[in-house]
Amino acid sequence: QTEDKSVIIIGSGLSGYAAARRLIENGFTDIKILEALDRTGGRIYSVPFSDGFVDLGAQWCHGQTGNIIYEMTSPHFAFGSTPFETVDPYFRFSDGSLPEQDIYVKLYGEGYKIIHSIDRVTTPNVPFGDLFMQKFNAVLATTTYQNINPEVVKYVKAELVKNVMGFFGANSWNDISPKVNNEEEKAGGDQHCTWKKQGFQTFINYLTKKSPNPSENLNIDAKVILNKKVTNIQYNKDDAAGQVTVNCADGTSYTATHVIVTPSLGYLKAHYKTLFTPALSGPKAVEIESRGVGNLGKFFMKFATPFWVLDNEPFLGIEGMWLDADKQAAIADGREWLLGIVAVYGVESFPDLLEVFLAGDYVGTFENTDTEKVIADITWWLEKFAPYMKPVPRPLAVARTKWMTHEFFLGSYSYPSMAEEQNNVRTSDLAAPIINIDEKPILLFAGEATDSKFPSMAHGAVNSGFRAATEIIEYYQA
Ligand SMILES: Cc1cc2nc3c(=O)[nH]c(=O)nc-3n(C[C@H](O)[C@H](O)[C@H](O)COP(=O)(O)OP(=O)(O)OC[C@H]3O[C@@H](n4cnc5c(N)ncnc54)[C@H](O)[C@@H]3O)c2cc1C
Repeated sequence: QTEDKSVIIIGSGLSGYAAARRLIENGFTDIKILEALDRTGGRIYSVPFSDGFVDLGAQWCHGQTGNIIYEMTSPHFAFGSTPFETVDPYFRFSDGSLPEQDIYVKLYGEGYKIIHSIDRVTTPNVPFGDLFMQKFNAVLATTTYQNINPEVVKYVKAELVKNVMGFFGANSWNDISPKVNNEEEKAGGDQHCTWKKQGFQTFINYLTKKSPNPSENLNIDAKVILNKKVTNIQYNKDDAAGQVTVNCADGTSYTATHVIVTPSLGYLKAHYKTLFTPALSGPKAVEIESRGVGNLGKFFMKFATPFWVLDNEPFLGIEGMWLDADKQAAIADGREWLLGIVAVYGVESFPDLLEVFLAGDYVGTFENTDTEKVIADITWWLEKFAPYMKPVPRPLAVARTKWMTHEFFLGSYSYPSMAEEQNNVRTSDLAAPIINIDEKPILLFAGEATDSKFPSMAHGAVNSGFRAATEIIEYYQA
């Protein structure tokens, strides 16, 4: 009797697709991918905009060497690059005044160096923000900065906090564990490779094909069943021959020998107590509770002309620094979600677009604000911080994100948290497969929040899918 090697993958994001690819390449044929949405890709979501595609989900390929996405794609595709390392943003105050850029750029650069050098090995159990401030204060005590205006320090620090939040999406930088810099890795090379006008969806093309040659298509899309919201996964560790049953909201159910679970950590936090029968327990449940989920928002605007460019200078973006009175005015006027803006950037390859970046709790308010008001409030923001742009024309088109309040994501991506430190749990606790009495992995876990090298990021999601598939493949090889 031949063994039943059937696999159900829950979720058609990068991790689900990567798992399917590795299984198909290893001779597995009975594979189903159940996807709750009416589209595939999950947090890869490239939408037609202007004369190309913009990304509502992942936008950059962070790193080149050691980044599976870059390595699989670069033989066939010439990436672009956003010049975060070479072009400085404009620092501007909310009353439209322009501070002396040099000192802001210099101190901001010192802060960034610290952000990348923070590690918890020498200072365990100190939150990211506190560690940062210890080191930042040490820099400020050096002769170079001893006469610096405290106002400059105050505003640069506020920008750095916003940027850390923008990177992690976290609501407070003291929720973040500094382990990110020594347990997780960073792929080498350019950290902001772009997909030019094509969008991150380009990568899914390469992930689902053996090569760019259409005859080598692995036909992974044919294995996806859309609009299948999984509501319960039933498994029995004590039944060696038993199958896992996956029940869906539409009343259908599916069975397979192995089930790979990929929904986001935000989704698992909200549903893990009822999604699994028996319920998940032990370090896996503690890790789901402990790891952080951040929030990011984006708002793309298309205009007829790039009125934000001054004297043909390269434009990276505007870091807006709130003066207290303006902050209070924004709150009193019902525009407080604008306080969640990290920066307003230009978009590489799209000279006609501006992109507003938001982080933290205000993302939820942004997502619940209607588009007309968002346009009006951003126009107010631009005219306040950058009066040289006045009058800001109405955008010809806009595109916006919804991740924090979306029922199948409930956040942008995971981040290392102080709660993980305190409870001594790791992404590997969520990743560990559940095996039955026969040592067979019956329930497997993939997704960015299960990767130990590059969690949070798209390439971590891909690696996690490969890892979960390999756990199944190796079981049959043993
Ligand atoms: C705004 C934003 C910006 C980002 N920027 C970057 C970036 O620039 N670079 C980078 O590397 N990464 C970035 N990321 C992170 C990156 O997008 C993710 O790490 C990666 O796409 C996650 O893939 P995944 O397979 O783990 O999860 P997902 O893509 O979330 O896939 C999980 C799938 O499961 C489905 N699902 C959920 N619940 C159910 C259910 N009950 N039943 C059936 N299906 C279900 C979901 O619909 C989804 O399709 C960003 C993410 C966001 C949101």
